[in-house]
Amino acid sequence: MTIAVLRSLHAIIGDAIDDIERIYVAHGSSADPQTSNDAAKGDRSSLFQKVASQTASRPEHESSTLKPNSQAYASPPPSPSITTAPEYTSSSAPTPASSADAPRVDFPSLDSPCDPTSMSETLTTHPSVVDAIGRIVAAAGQLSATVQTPFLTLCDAIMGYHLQSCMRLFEASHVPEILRDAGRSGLHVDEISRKNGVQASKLAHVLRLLAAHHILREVSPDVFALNRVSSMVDSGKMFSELKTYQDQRTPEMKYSGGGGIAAFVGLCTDEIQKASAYMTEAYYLSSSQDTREGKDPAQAPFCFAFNTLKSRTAFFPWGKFNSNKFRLERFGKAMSGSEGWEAPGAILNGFDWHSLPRGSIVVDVGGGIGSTSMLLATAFSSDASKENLGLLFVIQDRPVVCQMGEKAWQEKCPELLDSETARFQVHDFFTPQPIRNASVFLLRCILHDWPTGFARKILLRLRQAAMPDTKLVIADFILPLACQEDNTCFEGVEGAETLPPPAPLLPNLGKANANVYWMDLTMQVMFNSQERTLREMIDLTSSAGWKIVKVTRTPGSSLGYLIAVPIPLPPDAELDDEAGFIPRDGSDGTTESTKLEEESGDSIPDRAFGQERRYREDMEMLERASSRCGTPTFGSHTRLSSVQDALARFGGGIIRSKAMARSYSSPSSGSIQSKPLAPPIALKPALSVAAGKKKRPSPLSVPPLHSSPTPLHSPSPTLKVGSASPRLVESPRPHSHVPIQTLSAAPKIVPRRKSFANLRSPQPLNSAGAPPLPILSISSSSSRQPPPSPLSPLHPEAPVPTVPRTPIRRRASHAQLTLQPTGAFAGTVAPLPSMIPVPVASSSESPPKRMLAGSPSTTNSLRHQRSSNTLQVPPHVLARKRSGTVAGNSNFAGGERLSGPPGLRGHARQMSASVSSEMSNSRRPMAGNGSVLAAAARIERGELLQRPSSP
Ligand SMILES: C[S@@+](CC[C@H](N)C(=O)[O-])C[C@H]1O[C@@H](n2cnc3c(N)ncnc32)[C@H](O)[C@@H]1O
Repeated sequence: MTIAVLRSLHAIIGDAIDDIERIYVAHGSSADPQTSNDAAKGDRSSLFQKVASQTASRPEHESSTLKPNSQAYASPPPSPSITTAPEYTSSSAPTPASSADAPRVDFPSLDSPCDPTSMSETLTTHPSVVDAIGRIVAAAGQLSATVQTPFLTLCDAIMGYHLQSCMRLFEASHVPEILRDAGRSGLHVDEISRKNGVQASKLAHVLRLLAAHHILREVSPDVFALNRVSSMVDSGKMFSELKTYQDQRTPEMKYSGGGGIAAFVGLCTDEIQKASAYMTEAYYLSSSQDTREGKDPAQAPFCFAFNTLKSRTAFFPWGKFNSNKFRLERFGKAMSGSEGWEAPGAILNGFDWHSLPRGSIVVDVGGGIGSTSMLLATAFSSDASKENLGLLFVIQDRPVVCQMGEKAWQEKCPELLDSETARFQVHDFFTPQPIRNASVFLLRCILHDWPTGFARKILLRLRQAAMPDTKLVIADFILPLACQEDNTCFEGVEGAETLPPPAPLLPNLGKANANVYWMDLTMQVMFNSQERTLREMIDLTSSAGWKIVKVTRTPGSSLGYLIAVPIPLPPDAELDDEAGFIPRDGSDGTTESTKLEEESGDSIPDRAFGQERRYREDMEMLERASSRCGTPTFGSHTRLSSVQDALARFGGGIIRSKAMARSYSSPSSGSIQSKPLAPPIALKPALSVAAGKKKRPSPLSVPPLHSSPTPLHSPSPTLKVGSASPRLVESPRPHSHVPIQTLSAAPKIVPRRKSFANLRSPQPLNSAGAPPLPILSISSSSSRQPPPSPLSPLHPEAPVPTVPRTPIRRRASHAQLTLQPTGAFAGTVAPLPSMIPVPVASSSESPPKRMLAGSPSTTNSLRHQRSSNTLQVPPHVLARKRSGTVAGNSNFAGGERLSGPPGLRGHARQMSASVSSEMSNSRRPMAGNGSVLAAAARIERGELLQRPSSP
């Protein structure tokens, strides 16, 4: 049976290759120079029409029986290719068996750098090719998962993080630019190392891992070249330019004028990867129910990873700090690098714009700088347009974004503003919607930015302002289920049913659709927001008085378009016109911030959980979350041109400048009836963070180029001190726990923590010109203590502590712990201060007990002594931390001799180290000799892992 499945998958791949070949042959056999021209100019639609007509004119039997001609391709051999000449030319390719069948345009080779303007690449976006690629990727993924040894598939899943880490080093140390200069013959790793300063022996292994994943090509031993994938990471800058940026301490310039994909690689492999690593801490182990439920952007896994939980700083307010300038700038550029998720112009088909009466008003809510509206207005409202529907557009956003948008429109299409076809309006979408006669409210890439409570508020505001025939158009990713949908849930939703792919493919096409799931989790770990399934969208909209009636998907676009119409408001939807929606159902009004405050050591001024408190919390959360205003997110068409733009767009929250509000919100067209804006939410005054106060240089601000002769380490951020400029005003975001401070004297520079995350090498080069080995001692001062992890030992037999609750200090991250070259912790691990009881679920063996989250540990050290094939774990296992450090009072003693093939021994050691860590965490005396295998068996039986229940 399984063999039959494999054969079916194989056949699916074969058919899909035939389909692709058909398109390429149809094009290749065309001698129509116009077609080539169209493709060269990127005019896909006209190219595709021609190709479609050519394939259509082919007799059915001929096209369906077209056999792939493996000899016909003027392309390099399949990757990895280490035997052929480095320069691939058609002359070195096999001679086509029949020139009539030979496509002149081949599918792009994996082994050559990507040329997006080439005909070959252009054809990959042909709808039939897109479809066939999806089937191939889905079937190949399923095939490989079916045949691969389960343990090895598991290893891919659990050690895949190395791939991201290697990608980060690859991008950050400018290997793509170095290799681009080297051409297709590649460059020896020693040469790469000489340029970027990364130790050659390390780099070779990193690059080889990428080559093994088809991201690079190892042309000959230790010689690497870019391929179709890695060439995408090339910022387009000369390596010498990058060095100059480095020397000038403006590394973010790497991403200016392009480089969006390089920025995207940097963002994903740095902030997002680290945030993702803390998902379990946030969603499972946190003692705060709110945090576990993930309702507040300021309690997202990101905040755990970057230590912003205590200050309740979500990603964007954090990014505004000068020390994070590089990352903020990179984020902005990364967004333009992720635009490829949306097929250009997909919005034109997302809704039947022709169904609207002439003069209809389209309100682009949170419309950014109006890219989508500009497209629609140009298509349907400009005099030049063939189908002028006379639509009017109002683009609503924050003041600074409206300002930017108006500037952009003045430059690109001033006539649309002059004719009042379109206008910008300052509006906070959590407050009452001023346009009451809209035909369409458009929400593009808005709801996925917000946790469900917030998203509902946005929808309720629109519902409140809707006319009976108003349509709501939501453009967002729609997450497919991995199983067959029960289509009965979608009765009355046109287009909800999708044709299942050919069996035995997964209904969601598995790997081929991985991107939407990556995106979903990215939104979750960074912002506590999410992408949604169609069911979730239906639930969300109906909870706010909207019914989804239609779904449109555009081929080649990951976004779906949902059309909704107004229905009666649910009884629990109460809207406060002054201050936004306050939920009465207790779902997110009754926050557990008390717990959070305790956890983070903040004082609790008012423990009362009354209405007033709920209101205040709601407003504070809204305010924190709203610093995401001006945020272009993945797949969005908002571009940032500079860090100034980024700061302007990311900063400021929803505090409305009165002047701005006046200048933008006054109705300029009689045809658009707009009520005066509701008074702004009363937010706290902007915060000025005094210079020198807990200031940390950016971990990423100046990546090192070790060959650079200039100093590599910026001592500290530039601080403006003194009477003339007493403040370094970095963040206008108010915060209840951070007082406004003015610096009148020289600032006390708080030494920055060392971090692996740091791309800027603090160490001088040694005499050999190479950076020294990393050395770190963990300070024993209380301010440098590695704080306790929420990963608490969960042994059911441990005694219930009676010690008072004290605030838990923040946890150290991997990023903060560096090992001495000896591999031992040098320095003192301070006692863990927390004694917060953590409940554990009952098991059949033991009744539920409340456990210690940490233990008052003594000064300890961990030593892994390794000799060949031998792992020795010391008798005292000391301070518990996350992986990489071990803690607890394990009775484990003695080493476990590992056997097995040499290749597996290192791996086995790692496994046994983590097993011993588990054992240590359990602080349970091990039976017998405490062997690793015994511990592993107990873990497997679930004896050592207890799931904490909700407090
Ligand atoms: C991801 S962008 C989407 C922009 C645009 N809709 C698009 O598809 O390109 C999110 C937009 O929401 C805006 N925004 C965030 N919070 C807002 C608020 N409270 N009121 C109005 N707009 C807001 C941001 O300024 C930003 O332009």
